[in-house]
Amino acid sequence: MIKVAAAGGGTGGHLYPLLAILETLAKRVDVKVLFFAVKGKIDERVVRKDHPEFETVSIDVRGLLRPLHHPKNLWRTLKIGIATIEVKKHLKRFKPDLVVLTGGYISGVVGLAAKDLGIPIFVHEQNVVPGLAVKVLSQYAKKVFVSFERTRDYLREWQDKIVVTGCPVRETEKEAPLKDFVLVLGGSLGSEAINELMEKVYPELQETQFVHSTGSDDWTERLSVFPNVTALTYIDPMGAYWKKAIASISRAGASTIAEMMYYGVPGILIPWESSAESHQLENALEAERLGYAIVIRENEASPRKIIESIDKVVKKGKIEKMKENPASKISKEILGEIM
Ligand SMILES: CC(=O)N[C@H]1[C@@H](OP(=O)(O)OP(=O)(O)OC[C@H]2O[C@@H](n3ccc(=O)[nH]c3=O)[C@H](O)[C@@H]2O)O[C@H](CO)[C@@H](O)[C@@H]1O
Repeated sequence: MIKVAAAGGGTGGHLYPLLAILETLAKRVDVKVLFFAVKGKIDERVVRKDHPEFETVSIDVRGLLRPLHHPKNLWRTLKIGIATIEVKKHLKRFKPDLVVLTGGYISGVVGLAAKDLGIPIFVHEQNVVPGLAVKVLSQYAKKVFVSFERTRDYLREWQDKIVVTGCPVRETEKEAPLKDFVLVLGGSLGSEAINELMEKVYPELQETQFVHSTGSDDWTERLSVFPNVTALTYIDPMGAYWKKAIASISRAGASTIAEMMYYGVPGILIPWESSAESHQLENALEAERLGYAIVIRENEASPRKIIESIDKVVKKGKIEKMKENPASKISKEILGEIM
């Protein structure tokens, strides 16, 4: 049996790849998990629901605001200090064999505590451009798993530890009750901008079927008036729908792109350009370069442009599904290091 402490949350984009790794590890060996969730965020809710067997501890932290000298960061830094003491207490008691971290501020807290206690650290970065937590933790990690070859350019000092694996995707046996539709989604929090654009697209494309994850009950009601649209406030598990989709329209969060690539669904990406260091734009451009996507910049995203691009991606057709889930590569690497 191995004991694993894990953190990576605040958004679905960090959480789902982490769950994919833990679920794959559990298929290979007996695993006991201590999960550090961000209080009040998606990780708390999803982990308690999907993995009641994990020991889940909620930690009250928020990320540092940019620019880093933002006045509110003084208070946030103090909270990070308190959280670190709490995390250390749990780690000392649980005595994990390793820590798996997938980014976000909670990873930073858990990673630095684990480093002080000499616990082996494994990190995964989902995006092309690494976030602050992964940049800091790479120096202490045993291995740094990355989704894209290009990420090496941002972590030059740690080349020997980097393994390009791709971004883990959660598996599901479930199947959506529909088929041959265009899947529309924001990130794990939905996207007002995409909802507004698509509301203008739907009446123009009555022959095309859409499934739209709206992010709110109000939007679900508003978009349900279109006969060609199945509007859902949140889709769970998303894999059930990716399997049956012919194309997608979304933001350019790393997990959404990972799922497009894993399930072989070509798509339109409208990156959220205010994301830290424009990382969504970099993700989107990489997905386009790899042949999975058409990128529409926010300032050019009109209903007309989307309609033209839907036609192109649908005509392109499905791409071959990935043979091996990156989660499986990562599990093998981790077990190879510690067993
Ligand atoms: C707003 C924000 O900070 N976004 C970041 C966040 O991910 P954010 O959660 O916004 O976006 P991602 O695309 O990475 O992940 C979304 C995840 O939510 C799932 N989903 C979505 C809708 C739904 O109804 N059901 C469902 O399960 C998707 O299948 C996917 O697994 O972390 C990512 C990884 O570091 C970054 O690339 C994103 O830029």
